Amino acid sequence: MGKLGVIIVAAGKGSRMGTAESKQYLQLGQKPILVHTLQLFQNIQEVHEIILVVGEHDLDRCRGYVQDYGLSKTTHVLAGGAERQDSVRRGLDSLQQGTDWVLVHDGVRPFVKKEHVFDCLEKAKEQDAAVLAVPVKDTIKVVDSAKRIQSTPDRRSLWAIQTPQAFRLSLLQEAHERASQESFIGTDDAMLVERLGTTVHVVEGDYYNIKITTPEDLPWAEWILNHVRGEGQL
Ligand SMILES: Nc1ccn([C@@H]2O[C@H](COP(=O)(O)OP(=O)(O)OP(=O)(O)O)[C@@H](O)[C@H]2O)c(=O)n1
Ligand SMILES: C[C@](O)(CO)[C@H](O)COP(=O)(O)O
Repeated sequence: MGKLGVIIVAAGKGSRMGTAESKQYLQLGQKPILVHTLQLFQNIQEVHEIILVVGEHDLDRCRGYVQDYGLSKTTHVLAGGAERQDSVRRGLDSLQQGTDWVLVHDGVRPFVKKEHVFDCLEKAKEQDAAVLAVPVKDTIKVVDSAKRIQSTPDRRSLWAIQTPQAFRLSLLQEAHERASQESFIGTDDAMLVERLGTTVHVVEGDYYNIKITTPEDLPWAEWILNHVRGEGQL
């Protein structure tokens, strides 16, 4: 079956949140946002190891989380790079021998449902590459730099892409290698795999799997924690 590794990327600056403390370290209920995310994957039996990628200055703090919260599957805490893609690449380079499958997940998505993680992984095991996503609810326009609408894509074909994103490890390694050779930077891992000409499958998740990005996401995150997911019930 092969081992399953998880890369949690949390080396971003959180500039859109605008808080003094990077958003992944903000308190959500009883714990920092990042700890919620790590505990979620810690509690998935199929996960062999978790590689945590963080900012250079946060290595000690995160190693402390590993101790304090008993995150025994977090085998490495590494410094990330300038772009999310660089952080994922560093994580890929640290996965243990014998890993065949990898999940890449944002440290600031603490509400993914376990059932959806399994659905995504199962699809990847059938098809090599799968990502969680939800259909978009708004009408999306393509707008130019002068704020003029250029076109309106058919909403039925638009999905908002989330994480985790699940891949056969060798495929994701090849995708990162190619992107690096061609100096391509993408905003998610699926983009890099798509560039190889490989089909990436979408698995429907839910709208609670938010990426905590801007200040208005914080009260929404508290609400999800208190009314939908509940501490320890993710
Ligand atoms: N160089 C980077 C940039 C982002 N990330 C991580 O990728 C995830 C998704 O990125 P995003 O929400 O954009 O986080 P930030 O880059 O921190 O946010 P911003 O763009 O507002 O600065 C986050 O968990 C973030 O920490 C990372 O590991 N390394
Ligand atoms: C990977 C991701 O979360 C999928 O929605 C997203 O692309 C990260 O993008 P960001 O620009 O780093 O927020």
